[in-house]
Amino acid sequence: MTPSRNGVIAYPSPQFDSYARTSGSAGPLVDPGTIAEVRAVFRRVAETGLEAVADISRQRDGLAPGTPIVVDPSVLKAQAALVDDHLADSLREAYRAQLAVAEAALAQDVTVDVRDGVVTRLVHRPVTSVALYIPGGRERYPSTLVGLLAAARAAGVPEVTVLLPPDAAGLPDPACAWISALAGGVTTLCGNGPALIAALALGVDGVPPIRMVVGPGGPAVVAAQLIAAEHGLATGPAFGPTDCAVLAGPDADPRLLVADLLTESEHGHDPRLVLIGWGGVEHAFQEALTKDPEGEQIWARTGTIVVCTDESDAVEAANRLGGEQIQLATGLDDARRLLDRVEGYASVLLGQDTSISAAYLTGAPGCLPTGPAARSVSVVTSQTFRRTMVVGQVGPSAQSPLAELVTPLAAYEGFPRHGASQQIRSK
Ligand SMILES: NC(=O)c1ccc[n+]([C@@H]2O[C@H](COP(=O)([O-])OP(=O)(O)OC[C@H]3O[C@@H](n4cnc5c(N)ncnc54)[C@H](O)[C@@H]3O)[C@@H](O)[C@H]2O)c1
Ligand SMILES: N[C@H](CO)Cc1c[nH]c[nH+]1
Repeated sequence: MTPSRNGVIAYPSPQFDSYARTSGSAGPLVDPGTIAEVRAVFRRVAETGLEAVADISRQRDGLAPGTPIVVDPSVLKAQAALVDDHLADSLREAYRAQLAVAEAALAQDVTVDVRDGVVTRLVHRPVTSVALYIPGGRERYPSTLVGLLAAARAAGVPEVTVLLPPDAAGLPDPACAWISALAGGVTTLCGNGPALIAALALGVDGVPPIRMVVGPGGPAVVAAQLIAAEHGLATGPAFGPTDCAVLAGPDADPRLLVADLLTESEHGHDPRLVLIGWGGVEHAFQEALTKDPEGEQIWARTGTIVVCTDESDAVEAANRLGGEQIQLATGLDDARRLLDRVEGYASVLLGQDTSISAAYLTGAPGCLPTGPAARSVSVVTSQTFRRTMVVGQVGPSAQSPLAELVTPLAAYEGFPRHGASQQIRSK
């Protein structure tokens, strides 16, 4: 990260250029040491299968003695019963909202009459078995399970397996158990995150056969997903450290700026928090921050202010950074206007009235690519759990015209049998 006086950088400036190049998850997603440790986990799991998963899970994660990796439904039921009515109401409503968005996000099949006698279709089919990784080392994330489970269910995935590191009591997280029971028909594996992913990738005895694993995690879990891909398991986006930008001018409420910018400091490994402002908003923000001593310390560790001359420069600076999420901390009309110009973010929060935390209940997908990946990778939706298949159909009237057109192209590519297979159909 660029050294800057009090974490304040002007835009444009060489300091900003350097910050944009090096901040967030620019660079390798996982360090070589973590990759090596996780490869060792894969080796142990390859040697002794579920026994290794259980050993690592007990030693590293405090999995309760006698708890099998494949969680017994009676354990899940007992854990789910620990959820109180208030939390149950939140989880139910969060799942309903996620399901509504996930169902609406499903792409329609496409049928195109390309020419006389030729029909080409694109049809979407669910991946038949997926594992949803729910992080659980340092914090707990039932909201992540709510979103992923709703997406997989809306996609029509028949076999869903949930991967959970154990909670502080060495058992599956109660809220995750509750939401799994609500969705129904879910298998739960509880244990060390990387070891569970290794077991699926290596197809060890005792775990369900799985085609795809999706879910956010810290560096070791990201490493496990990268290694799993080497073994042919499909994976979702690889997530780096969380990041959060807020774009604000002089009219923004400084108390809300402090509240919103510090939200994402509560989880993740070295999150990048950045206020991109103009019109002197940085002074109001710094003043408000002095009223939150703990927040001041967090900001000193992880926060940066980018000072721009005007709104236009601020949008330009924001687009240079890109990343997981940005709040346009203006009135709604201005935010809507700015939205057309903002690019490179996985999630945009429109207006200062829209907090990051509201996403718990708005049905907004919460599994978001971070850092530079946000420029090219989509957020996880129900479409993530579907594959697109092409269906071709050629009827009698198209055979001769196609032969005439296929032959020269096949010949040019040096594949005469390609040409011949169409010619023999031509009358
Ligand atoms: N991008 C998103 O949409 C999103 C959503 C929710 C959470 N997150 C992120 O997910 C991350 C969760 O990280 P976390 O660490 O709390 O949970 P985690 O589940 O990713 O990691 C913990 C698991 O990995 C194991 N582990 C860690 N280091 C290991 C090693 N060297 N060898 C073997 N096992 C190892 C732990 O024992 C535990 O089982 C945070 O960065 C959070 O910000 C991102
Ligand atoms: N804000 C996160 C996306 O980085 C998702 C989340 C889950 N729990 C709390 N927050």
